[in-house]
Amino acid sequence: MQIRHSTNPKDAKHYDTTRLREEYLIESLMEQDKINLVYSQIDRVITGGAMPVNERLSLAAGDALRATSFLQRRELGIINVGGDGTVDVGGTEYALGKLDCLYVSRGEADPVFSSVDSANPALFYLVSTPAHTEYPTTKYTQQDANPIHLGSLETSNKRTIYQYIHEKGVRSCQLVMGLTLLDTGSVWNTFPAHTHDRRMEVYFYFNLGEDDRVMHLMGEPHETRHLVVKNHQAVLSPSWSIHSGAGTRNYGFIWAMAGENQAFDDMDAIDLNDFK
Ligand SMILES: O=C[C@H](O)[C@@H](O)CC(=O)C(=O)O
Ligand SMILES: [Zn+2]
Repeated sequence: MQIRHSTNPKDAKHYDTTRLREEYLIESLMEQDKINLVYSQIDRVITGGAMPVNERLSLAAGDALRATSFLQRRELGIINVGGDGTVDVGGTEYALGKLDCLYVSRGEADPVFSSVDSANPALFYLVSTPAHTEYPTTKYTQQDANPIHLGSLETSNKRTIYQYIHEKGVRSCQLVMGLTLLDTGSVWNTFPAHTHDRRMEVYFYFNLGEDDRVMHLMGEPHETRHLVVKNHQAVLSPSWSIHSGAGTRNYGFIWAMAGENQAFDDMDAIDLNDFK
């Protein structure tokens, strides 16, 4: 498990491209028959990917957590962005197709990931946060989520937000998680941009081709920077940073938040006159 520290906007504005990518971009999540995990000290969020092809992969606590199991003090959100797969939690098998989600409660046994067809492997994207109590382990699908339609084709940002783990969906201690799908011809996400000082956020981009890129915007609203992001890469966004972007085509992204509150609408929209 890679460990990353928190950063300060006064320092971050001096970072060059390499340093920005080291701190905020997670380049490699999905690797054959591996679980890759990044522990960020920003709200202690763990971001990961599990890609079982020929093996079953177990999510173990490892040395960094000093815990008896991964979920001893944590909760976990899983969304599959690949082929059909299963997650075994304490002997119960959950079948997860593309864009299906599983919330796993604090206190559960180490989840075990597998693919149904090694020629079309599952790609499990993982976000875990510290948890103070237990909420039921629950499967949730895109059909279960209440779609929120935003943007327009004229402004190249027509998209639908699907909220999975949140106050009116699957309940959790602090994790808020879901995904956004852009319509064909729309490339902009989360514009006008916002911050939410009470929560950090992680974005994970998917449905991009090999030669596509997203220009992800980050930084304080008056001091923006960009990261060039590929398919299946994630970006850590501290509370002080915007998180927005434009792609070379339409795409999807999974967003996940952790922190002080779970109120999805508790955002501060950026006044475009202050946006630099
Ligand atoms: O705080 C909320 C998150 O940034 C995302 O849900 C925004 C988003 O998916 C979008 O505008 O498309
Ligand atoms: Zn946000």
